[in-house]
Amino acid sequence: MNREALIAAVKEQMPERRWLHTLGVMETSVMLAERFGGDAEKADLAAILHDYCKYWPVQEQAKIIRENGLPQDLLDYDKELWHSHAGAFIAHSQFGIDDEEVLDAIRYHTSGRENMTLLDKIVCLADYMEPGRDFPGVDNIRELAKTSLEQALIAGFDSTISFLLAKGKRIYPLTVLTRNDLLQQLQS
Ligand SMILES: Nc1ncnc2c1ncn2[C@@H]1O[C@H](COP(=O)(O)OP(=O)(O)O)[C@@H](O)[C@H]1O
Repeated sequence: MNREALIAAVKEQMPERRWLHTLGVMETSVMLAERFGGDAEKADLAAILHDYCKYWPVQEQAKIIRENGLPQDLLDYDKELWHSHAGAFIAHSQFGIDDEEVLDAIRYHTSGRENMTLLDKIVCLADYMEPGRDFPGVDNIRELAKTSLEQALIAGFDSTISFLLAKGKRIYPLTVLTRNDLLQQLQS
C-alpha cells in the first residue's frame, strides 16, 4: 500500500482531532529524525500508524493481545497501553509492514522500553511534544528536545509517571525501567 492509501486508511480509524494529532506526530518525528540523524522515512511511517488502533473497542484490542502472544501483563494495566502493541500487530498483519524497527517504534511509543532505538525515541518523543500537545511541562520537553532526545524523553516519562501517581493508578513497570535506562545513558 502506498503512503497516500495508508494515510486514508488511518484517517478513517479516528476522529478528526486524533488525526490532527497524528499529523503533528508525523511532522515532529521527521523534524526530530533530521535533527538527530534518524531515518526520516521510517519515522514518518511509524508516526502515520502509531495510533491506528487507539479508538478501537478496548475488547478488540485486548483480544489481539490475548490471541497473538503479545505481552499478557499489559492487560493488568491502563488500557491506554494496549493500542500501541495492537497497532504494531495490525501494521504487520494488515498492512504488511515488516520492518522491525518501524514496528518496534509503534509498539513501544507509549511505554518506552530499555535500550530504545533512535527511532523508538523519536516517535515516542514526537508523541509527547507535537504542536497540538498542551499539558503542564510540554514546553520544557520541547526545549530539552532541541539538544537531547534522552533528557526530553525523561521529562516526558516524568510527567506520565507523576500523572499516574496523582491519579493513584498502577504504573506499568517497563516505563520505570525505561526512565532508569535513559538516566544511565546520560551518565555513560
Ligand atoms: N507506564 C504506564 N503505566 C500505566 N499507564 C500508562 C503508562 N504509560 C502511559 N500510560 C497511560 O497512557 C497514557 C498516554 O498514552 P498515549 O498513547 O500517549 O495517549 P495519548 O496520545 O492520548 O496521550 C497516559 O496518560 C497513561 O494513562
